[in-house]
Parts: sequence; structure tokens; C-alpha cells
Amino acid sequence: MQLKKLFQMQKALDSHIEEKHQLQNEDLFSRKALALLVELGELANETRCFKFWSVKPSSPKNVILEEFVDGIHFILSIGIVCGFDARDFDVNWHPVCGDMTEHFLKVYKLVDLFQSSRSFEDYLTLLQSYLELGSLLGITQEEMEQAYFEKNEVNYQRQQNNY
Ligand SMILES: O=c1ccn([C@H]2C[C@H](O)[C@@H](COP(=O)(O)O)O2)c(=O)[nH]1
Repeated sequence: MQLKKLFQMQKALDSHIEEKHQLQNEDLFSRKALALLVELGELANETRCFKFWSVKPSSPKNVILEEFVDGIHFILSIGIVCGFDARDFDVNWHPVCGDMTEHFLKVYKLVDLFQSSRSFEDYLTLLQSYLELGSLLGITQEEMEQAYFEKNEVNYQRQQNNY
């Protein structure tokens, strides 16, 4: 994972958004943590993994990818708020298999743990588990990065268009 590059891109986007909305002096941690939880819900909804009452399939891969990288945006953004982007680190994650619903619940729990502790260790565990969720959704590391680059660009365009 090209974490350094992704953090740089995220930092530039966040600064752009904060300047535009005059939020340079605001503490955005809680709002970004809630935004991440909301994105997780949107992603789960698109997979439909928990909808035992429905026979409709998951949304197509491009939709899943876009929702997934919205979450990556907020995880990176929260890491920047905490100053973790200045650290030299890598995430040790491997493709996993298992139950998707259980994995979503695990990530929700890790967001909650991290937002209370704000510790680097809990941040790493959250990031690792989120990337593993991506692998469970059939997303490769290259696809994650490519989709992140594309959505990052879209986020600039949205700001330009008074989204
Ligand atoms: O400070 C911010 C605020 C928003 N976003 C991005 C992350 C998601 O890709 C997108 C979420 O937008 P909605 O579609 O949920 O409105 O905005 C950031 O990267 N940084």
C-alpha cells in the first residue's frame, strides 16, 4: 500500500476542503469518525450482505469500490488529524476469508475503540481490519489505490461545483 502517497493526497484534499469551508481552526475528529461509520453503513448496504430477507444481489463492483474508498478517505483523514501521517509505518494486512457481516461488525467496533482511545495502536488495527474487509469484498490492493485516486479527483470536482 502506497500509504505515504495516499496520506499526501488526503492531506491536500482535506486542506482544500477546510479552507473552502473556513474550518482550519475546528476540531473535526468526531465529525470524521461519524462520517466513517456512515460510510461503513453505506458500504454494507451496497453489499446487501446482511439482508437475509431479500434475494437481490450486491451492487456492481464499481459501486462497492467507490463506497469502500470513501471509507479509506475518512480513515486517512482521521489519521492526519491525529498526526499519524508523520510516522513511518506500514500496515501488515493479508487477504482474509470469513463472514462479511461479522467483519463489518468488527470494523464498527474498532472505529468505536479508536475514537475513544485515539491511540496509534488502535488506529493501525482499524486500518488493517478495514483493508482486510476490502479483500473480503474481492478488492485487490491495486484496485483500492486506483479507486482512491479516482475518487480523490471527484472530491475536488465536487468542491468546485459547490457540492
Ligand atoms: O474532510 C473531508 C471531507 C470529505 N472527504 C471525502 C471523503 C469521501 O470520499 C467523500 C464523502 O462524501 P459524501 O458522498 O459522503 O458526501 O468526501 C474527505 O476526503 N475529506
